[in-house]
Amino acid sequence: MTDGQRSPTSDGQIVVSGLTKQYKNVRAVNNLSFTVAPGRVTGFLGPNGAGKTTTLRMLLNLVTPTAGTATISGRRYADLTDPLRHVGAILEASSAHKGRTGVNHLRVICAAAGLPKSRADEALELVGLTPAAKRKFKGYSLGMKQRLGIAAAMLGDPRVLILDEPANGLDPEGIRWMRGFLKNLAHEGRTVLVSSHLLSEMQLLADDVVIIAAGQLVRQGPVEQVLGSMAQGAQVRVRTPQAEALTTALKAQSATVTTDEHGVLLVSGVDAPTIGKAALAAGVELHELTTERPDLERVFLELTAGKAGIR
Ligand SMILES: Nc1ncnc2c1ncn2[C@@H]1O[C@H](COP(=O)(O)OP(=O)(O)OP(=O)(O)O)[C@@H](O)[C@H]1O
Repeated sequence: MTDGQRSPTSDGQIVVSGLTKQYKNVRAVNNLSFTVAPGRVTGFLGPNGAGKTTTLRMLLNLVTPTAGTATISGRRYADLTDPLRHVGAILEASSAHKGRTGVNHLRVICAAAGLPKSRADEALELVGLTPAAKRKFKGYSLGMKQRLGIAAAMLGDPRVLILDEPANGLDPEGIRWMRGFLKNLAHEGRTVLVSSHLLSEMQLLADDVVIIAAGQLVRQGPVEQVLGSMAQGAQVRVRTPQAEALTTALKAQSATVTTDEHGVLLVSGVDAPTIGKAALAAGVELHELTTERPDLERVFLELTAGKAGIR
């Protein structure tokens, strides 16, 4: 199939199907299936050793699967006619010849990939590195190296981006920049698949998540749906000097009430207005009433509990 004949429905879509990788003693990835849609940022999450990097490496034809397939726009990476123009990837912190300038590093890649060298300047501009274009790589900070890696991934103006831990080593400003940059790429209709350990960051960045543990799929879907599917649901934090009286009143309404180590009541099964009304009716004084939605970190820990990542 040529680019012109590509099926519009599969364009930019990543499909992982029954993917398995058996190393000598470890089944790093075990019958894994998921899809990644264009126009969205998808967070690829899992504890250490869950199989994320192995999966991404199989997607990019750097590791041969034991079984199953991984395709991008309906084709295996190895079968893409012009892979750099289709897929941009960063699998580890960017490395370059120490004495080479940022712009020359990118020009070397352009030359090898048959891309015009003007793309090097455009990609540097895209990641905000133009002021450092002529500085040598050895003088780059970790954050600048990460940006250079992204610039390299963007050289072919790819419609699919695959990034393994791109926020590693970035300071808060760098992380905020990365978030805006990746969201914008998705907004342009590109497919953005990002693995990360930074769950709070993923909650801000990702539209969808794919969560794996011990090489297997645990959950996939839109972030909101995954958060909403948790049995625990929202809980309300309540501080009161009359905890016992309020607990009795809430239990009468079938609420579940537990107490944390600071004596704060954690209430589920009823919402904040219901708790406020019950407190008023019981003559109980309230010092705090806060609804806490489950966050990705809590959900992740709950979903992956007992599925030790390190194998
Ligand atoms: N080349 C290899 N040979 C043998 N075992 C390997 C190889 N590569 C990975 N593994 C094992 O496969 C499992 C999955 O590793 P992988 O690096 O894919 O996990 P990960 O989710 O990316 O982890 P982390 O978050 O720690 O980077 C681990 O148990 C790892 O030790």
